Amino acid sequence: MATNSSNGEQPTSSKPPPLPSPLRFSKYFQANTRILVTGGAGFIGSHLVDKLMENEKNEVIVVDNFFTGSKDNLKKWIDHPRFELIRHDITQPFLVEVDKIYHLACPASPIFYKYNPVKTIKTNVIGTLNMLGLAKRVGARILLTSTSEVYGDPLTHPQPETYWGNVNPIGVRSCYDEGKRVAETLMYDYHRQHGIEIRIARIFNTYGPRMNIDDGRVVSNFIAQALRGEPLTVQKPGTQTRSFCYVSDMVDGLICLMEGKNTGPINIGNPGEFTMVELAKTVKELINPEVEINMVDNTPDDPRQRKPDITKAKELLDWQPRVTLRDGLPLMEEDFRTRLGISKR
Ligand SMILES: NC(=O)c1ccc[n+]([C@@H]2O[C@H](COP(=O)([O-])OP(=O)(O)OC[C@H]3O[C@@H](n4cnc5c(N)ncnc54)[C@H](O)[C@@H]3O)[C@@H](O)[C@H]2O)c1
Ligand SMILES: O=C(O)[C@H]1O[C@H](OP(=O)(O)OP(=O)(O)OC[C@H]2O[C@@H](n3ccc(=O)[nH]c3=O)[C@H](O)[C@@H]2O)[C@H](O)[C@@H](O)[C@@H]1O
Repeated sequence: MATNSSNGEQPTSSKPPPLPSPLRFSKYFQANTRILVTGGAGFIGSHLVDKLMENEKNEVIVVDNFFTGSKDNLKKWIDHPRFELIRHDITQPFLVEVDKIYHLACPASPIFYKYNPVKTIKTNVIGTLNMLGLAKRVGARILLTSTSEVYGDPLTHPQPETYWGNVNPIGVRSCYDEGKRVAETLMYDYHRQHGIEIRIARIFNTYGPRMNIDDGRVVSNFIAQALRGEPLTVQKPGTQTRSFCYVSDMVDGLICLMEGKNTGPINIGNPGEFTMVELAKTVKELINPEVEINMVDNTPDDPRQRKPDITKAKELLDWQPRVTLRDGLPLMEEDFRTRLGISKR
C-alpha cells in the first residue's frame, strides 16, 4: 500500500532531555513517581487514573476544566493521599513538579469539539505548548493522545503510521484533526530542539463505561437509545466503518507506550472493523431486539473508513487488544443501565 514517507521513521533528537530537580537524584529523597494527567476527569483519562493509582509508587495529579469530564468519574480517589484533582484550563500555563505527563485534555466527541471550535484548536495548540513547556522546565516525559482523525478520510486502508492522511484543513472537523496534527508537530519540534522525551499515541475509536450518556459518539448513542427503547440513529450511508477498542485495552496500550522506548506515533486501537449498520444490528441483538434502526442525515466530512494497522504496537510495545466488541458492549450496557436507572428484564 502506498504511503507518503519512505519508512515512517522520523529523525529523533540526540540531545539529552532536560534534567529534573536535583532532589530526584538525592540519596535520601524518597518521592514516588509524580504523574500529571490532563483531561483525567474524562472518559479515557479517568480509567487511566484508576490503573495508575493501582501502583503504590505513583502519585497522580489530574488537571481538568470539566468541559466534558466530571468529578464523579474520579470520586473514589478524592481525598486519597496519592491523588490531587485541580480545576484548571490547560490553555493557561500550569506549573507543577512532575516526572511524567499524560496529555489527554481535549473534547473528543465531534458534537463537543465542534461546539466551540476556536476553543478546541486553542486547547490542542496552546494547551499542548503549555504542557510541552512544563515538560521542558521539569524534565518530564510527555505522552500525547493524538487520534486516528489525523488520517482524515483515509485513502489508504488500513492506516499505518506512515500514512500522512487526507484531511480537510478548513472543514468543521479541522479544529480537532488539524489541531491534533499541529500538536504532533509541536511534540516532535520540542523533542528535536530541546531533547524532550515524547510519546505519541494515535488512538482509534474507544468505548466503555463512563462515556457521557449524551456524549454523541456512536457506541454511547446506540446503547442509550437501545436502553430507552428509542430508534438507533444510523447516519447515512451506514456503510462507513470504524474499529472499536475497549477502554481497558486502550489504557494498557497507553501505559506500554509511556513506559517503552519508542517515541511513536503509534496506532493504538482494535482492528476489528464494522459498518455502522453492523454496529446497530449488534447493539439491537445484544441489548434490545425490539428497537428500530432509523437512517438519518450525516454531518460533513465524516470519514468513510477507519481501521488501524497495529503492526508497530505489536512489535514495539508487545501490545494488542484483547476485548472483542461483543464482549465489551455488555460491560458498557451494565454501566449505562445503572446510570439511567433501567434494570434488565
Ligand atoms: N475516545 C476516543 O475514541 C478517542 C479517540 C482518539 C483520540 N482520543 C483522545 O483521547 C483524549 C481523551 O478522550 P476522551 O474520549 O476521554 O474524551 P473526554 O471528552 O471524555 O475527555 C476529555 C477531558 O479533557 C477535559 N478538557 C477538555 N478541554 C480542556 C481544557 N482546555 N483544559 C482542561 N481540561 C480540558 C474535559 O473536561 C474531559 O475531562 C482526547 O485527547 C481525545 O482527543 C480519544
Ligand atoms: O477515534 C478517533 O480517532 C476519533 O473518533 C471519533 O470520531 P468519529 O469516528 O466520527 O466518532 P463518532 O461520532 O462516534 O462517529 C462514528 C461513526 O458513527 C456514525 N454515527 C454517529 C452517531 C450516531 O448516532 N449514529 C451514527 O451512525 C458517524 O456518522 C460516524 O460515521 C471522535 O472524533 C474522537 O473521539 C476520536 O478522535
